Amino acid sequence: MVNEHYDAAVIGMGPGGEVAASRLLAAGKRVAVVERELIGGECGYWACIPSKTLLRPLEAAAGAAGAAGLDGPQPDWAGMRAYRDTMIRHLDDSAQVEGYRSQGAAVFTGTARLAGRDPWTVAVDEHRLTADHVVVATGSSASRPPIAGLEEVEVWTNRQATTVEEIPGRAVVVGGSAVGVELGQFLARMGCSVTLLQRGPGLMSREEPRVGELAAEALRGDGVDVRTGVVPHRAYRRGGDSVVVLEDGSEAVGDVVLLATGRTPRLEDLGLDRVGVEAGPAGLRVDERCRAAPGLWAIGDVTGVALFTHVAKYQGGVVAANILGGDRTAAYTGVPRVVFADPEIAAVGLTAAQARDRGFDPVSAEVDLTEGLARPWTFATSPRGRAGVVADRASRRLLGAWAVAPLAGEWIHTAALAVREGIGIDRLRDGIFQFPTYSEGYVLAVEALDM
Ligand SMILES: Cc1cc2nc3c(=O)[nH]c(=O)nc-3n(C[C@H](O)[C@H](O)[C@H](O)COP(=O)(O)OP(=O)(O)OC[C@H]3O[C@@H](n4cnc5c(N)ncnc54)[C@H](O)[C@@H]3O)c2cc1C
Ligand SMILES: NC(=O)c1ccc[n+]([C@@H]2O[C@H](COP(=O)([O-])OP(=O)(O)OC[C@H]3O[C@@H](n4cnc5c(N)ncnc54)[C@H](O)[C@@H]3O)[C@@H](O)[C@H]2O)c1
Repeated sequence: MVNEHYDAAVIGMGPGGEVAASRLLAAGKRVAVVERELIGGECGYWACIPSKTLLRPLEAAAGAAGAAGLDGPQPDWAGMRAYRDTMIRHLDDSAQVEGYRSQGAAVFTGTARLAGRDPWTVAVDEHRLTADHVVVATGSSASRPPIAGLEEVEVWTNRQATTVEEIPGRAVVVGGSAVGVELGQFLARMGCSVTLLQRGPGLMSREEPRVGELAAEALRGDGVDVRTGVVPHRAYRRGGDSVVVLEDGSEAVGDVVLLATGRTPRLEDLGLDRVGVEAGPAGLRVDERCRAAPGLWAIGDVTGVALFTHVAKYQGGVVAANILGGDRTAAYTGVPRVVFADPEIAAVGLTAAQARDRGFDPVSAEVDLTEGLARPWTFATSPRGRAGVVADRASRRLLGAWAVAPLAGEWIHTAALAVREGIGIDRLRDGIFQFPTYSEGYVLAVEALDM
């Protein structure tokens, strides 16, 4: 039994927990970190890193096939898989554990539970530790949609999909936003026959409807059977088949059913009720300083604020600054949202409908980048790419932007900066962008606004 006191205990060492712990350690604080699986979290082993690693060679192969005078290279699954395994460290975090120990952290392996407050007490198996501050950074798990009989069929989440050894012949993907689009495209490009079932009217349900249309067009181009406006209702096994029955009675058949229907905050093992802290349906509620209760902080997916690694890392920085005596508030305007499909799908800020709901008078414009720019034509022989902007008529400020185009995940940051900093449309119209780049598309889009 260990019973030690720390300045801070960090529960969950995904990207959010890692930033908080590292900054506190660098400032000389006594820090305990608790991780029950692998330091690096979902992102490092089963989410961002393997998915981007697996998508990249397929994007490069398609890019080479579309560039003038190149014979497209063929993806080599054994090579892709081996590099994916390197990138996910063969699911081994011993170097990370040693790294944190060498920085002075006490590293506990196990599930942490809040066992008391005043002082905050954290239990990990037989260990009890107390701390002035506790940072909850426990992330999220794949949600299970209410489909009767799911337990009968071969169900995958992001975990099985990103660590896949043999590509299945057929997959039914349930859910058509970030996870469904990225992993659906990956499987399809690897030769799997993919049926994607999306409940709402379009893909990418939180983005402009146009973005969803373009995402569906891209997936259909890869042979995905995209079915929108459907409700998966029941699942059953028929021989080796995993069958999903829709509310209209039609069926989708696969070897596996991949769940891509959102995330559930990991709160169940924390014992929040024992310490009198209540969580909401989206996660552990925090104030603008990421504080859940005096001395209790929360960051990343478990807060439900915005489920991205960059947001978890940002919040980790905010919390560390506050624990170190600062008074830092988090601001979420202008957070970029990128889906690493081919072409990349990137967005920032508000959609026109969201802007209207918030009382703005939105003006939108969409441009075909292949019509007004040179870069798409120097990039590929059959180029594609579209971008859109939303501005507020009264303040003449940019409220949001999106692009479905090569490298959009890089050049969306110009718009992200403009939205975050409130740069006016007239300033943007006066901008000078490198020729020939996709970034010039902003000038086109902003000029196309009727204001
Ligand atoms: C397929 C997929 C692809 C994605 N791609 C991207 C991307 O490209 N870019 C992006 O920004 N975001 C991406 N995301 C989202 C991203 O993975 C998450 O936003 C990010 O991992 C959140 O980080 P976190 O630190 O909050 O939690 P996590 O990464 O989930 O880490 C939480 C950690 O806490 C540990 N833990 C949980 N409970 C306890 C406990 N009681 N005791 C001890 N330890 C505990 C867990 O084991 C885990 O290691 C993707 C998600 C998925 C599913
Ligand atoms: N590149 C990235 O940054 C990246 C990549 C993957 C995931 N993520 C993050 O991870 C989180 C989870 O992503 P996600 O795509 O799983 O969830 P999501 O919540 O973004 O989308 C889930 C989708 O599934 C649909 N859906 C829900 N229930 C359904 C049902 N029963 N049948 C059919 N469709 C259903 C919803 O309409 C929605 O479009 C997101 O917040 C996302 O930001 C980020």
